Amino acid sequence: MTEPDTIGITVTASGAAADAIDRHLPGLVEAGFAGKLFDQDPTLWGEAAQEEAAKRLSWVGLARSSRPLVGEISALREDLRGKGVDHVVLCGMGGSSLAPEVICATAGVPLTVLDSSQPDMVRAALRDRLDSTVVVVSSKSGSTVETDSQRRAYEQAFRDAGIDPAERIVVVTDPGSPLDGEAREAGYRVINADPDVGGRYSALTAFGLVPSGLAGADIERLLDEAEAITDLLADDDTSNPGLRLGAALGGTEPLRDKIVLIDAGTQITGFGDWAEQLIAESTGKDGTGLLPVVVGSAADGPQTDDETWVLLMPSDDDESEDNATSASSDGTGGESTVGVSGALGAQLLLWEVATAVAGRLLGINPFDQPDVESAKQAARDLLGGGSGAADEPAFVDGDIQVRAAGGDWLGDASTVSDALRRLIDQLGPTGYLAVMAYLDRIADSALADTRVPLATSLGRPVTFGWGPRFLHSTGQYHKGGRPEGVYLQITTEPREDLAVPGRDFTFGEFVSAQAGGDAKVLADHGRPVLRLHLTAHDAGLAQLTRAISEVSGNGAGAR
Ligand SMILES: O=P(O)(O)OC[C@H]1O[C@](O)(CO)[C@@H](O)[C@@H]1O
Repeated sequence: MTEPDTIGITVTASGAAADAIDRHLPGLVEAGFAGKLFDQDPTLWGEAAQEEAAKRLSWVGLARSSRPLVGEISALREDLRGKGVDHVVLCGMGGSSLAPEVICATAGVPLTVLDSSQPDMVRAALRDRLDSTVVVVSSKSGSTVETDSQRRAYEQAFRDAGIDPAERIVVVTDPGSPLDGEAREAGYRVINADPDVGGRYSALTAFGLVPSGLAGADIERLLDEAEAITDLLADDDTSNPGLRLGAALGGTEPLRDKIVLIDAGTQITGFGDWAEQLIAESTGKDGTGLLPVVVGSAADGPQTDDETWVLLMPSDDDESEDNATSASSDGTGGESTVGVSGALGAQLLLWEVATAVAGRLLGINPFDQPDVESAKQAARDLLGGGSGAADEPAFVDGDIQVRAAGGDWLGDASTVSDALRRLIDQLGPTGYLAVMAYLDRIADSALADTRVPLATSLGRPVTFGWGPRFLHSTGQYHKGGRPEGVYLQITTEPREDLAVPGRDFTFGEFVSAQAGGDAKVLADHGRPVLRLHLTAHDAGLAQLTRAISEVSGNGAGAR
């Protein structure tokens, strides 16, 4: 068992974040929040949240209750490796895939995460080492269409290659879900997860542990790290790092609702994407919430007065307070800075507690995601033949069709650059730009590099999300949080479309419906959405990259 002092958890703060801790910590301690949370008291977030919270709090005890999975997963891994099956693919969305991604990246073990419906990305995954592949299909609800479609595609690919899918598919789902029944009928290996844990709090359930353990991560150590901090997090004391972090995030006044997460330079790789979903989907609702902006380094974003900067620190760094302070005083961190260090297993639990605390301070239910469903429904309507937001392009410029939704703001723009400038003109003084790219996040990864010049030029926060992945993360905030975002949606004609076996739509039709559905819901909320569709992938992407660099390079739209 890893001892607490080797976990190295510290939470330090300066500026508005430190003030928030001073303001809220005594009240949280006096209310016995931590003890009640670990006793799974569902009343902590008010009456409206009580019913949901009553079936969502088992995560507090997972460091202990998940122990039996370790042996089971290890035996399965050995069995598969004995058969030459050593390439692990994870099909799943949001809370069913983001934890294994950070766990495996931190452990330095390869895991292929397929969390997309973009046909080129799905086809690329299907072509990769099928002979030695085991596919973990993870879905709590057992009804997420992306995951169901990915499973169908792998089943078909295995059959086409003469491989019995039952030998290569492992299903993780809640007991009694539609997938649970179907998978058992098909003879698949099924591992049920604890149903009293929500998707984004499920890092230490079978959802986090099965793919990570099969890929070779040390999941026992992960549980040790979480167990080592459990008592500290359950303690109603001002030193409780979960209470401190939660107060720093959710208790600033006025609320600093943009949380800039800087996760580079620690032993944890890719933590930001996991924390982004936990925070955005848990808090972004009822017109409030916290929008995480994941950036590589402290130099990668403008500093504004409505941000708190959260820096992940190396866990063995006992100078972390100085680091946090210097990040503030050298002008890179603003006047609200938090430094967090600790081993990954401990941090997973720490941030879950902090999110529960922030939810209480924000007065929202941190366990539901009401606005994700609206986009899913709009996508279903479109697949069923309904009409979306701005079906007809306003104009075509080279290899890009341009559509505008959510108001009459495009004016007489006739080029992609003009349209981008018009969108940026819609930004208010506290607004943000969200880039939402429904492309292949591996093959097209360079597009994400446009985030930094855009943010620098705009002087406002810019988030970058890959569709449909972000729909299960910041997607909740964009629709449910403060209505001040402007949205750049990028879609592409696939190089080659792919049928979803057994369904009457293709992956291309599905991803297009997802983008159209989300644009429609954002537009219905009165938010401006610029939709750029690449009619030829390579040429369109090159044209788009030039246009973004033109707009950011000359500072157009800067305020
Ligand atoms: O595990 P499931 O049920 O497939 O859901 C995947 C993700 O979709 C959401 O339900 C909604 O976005 C997330 O909360 C969840 O993590």
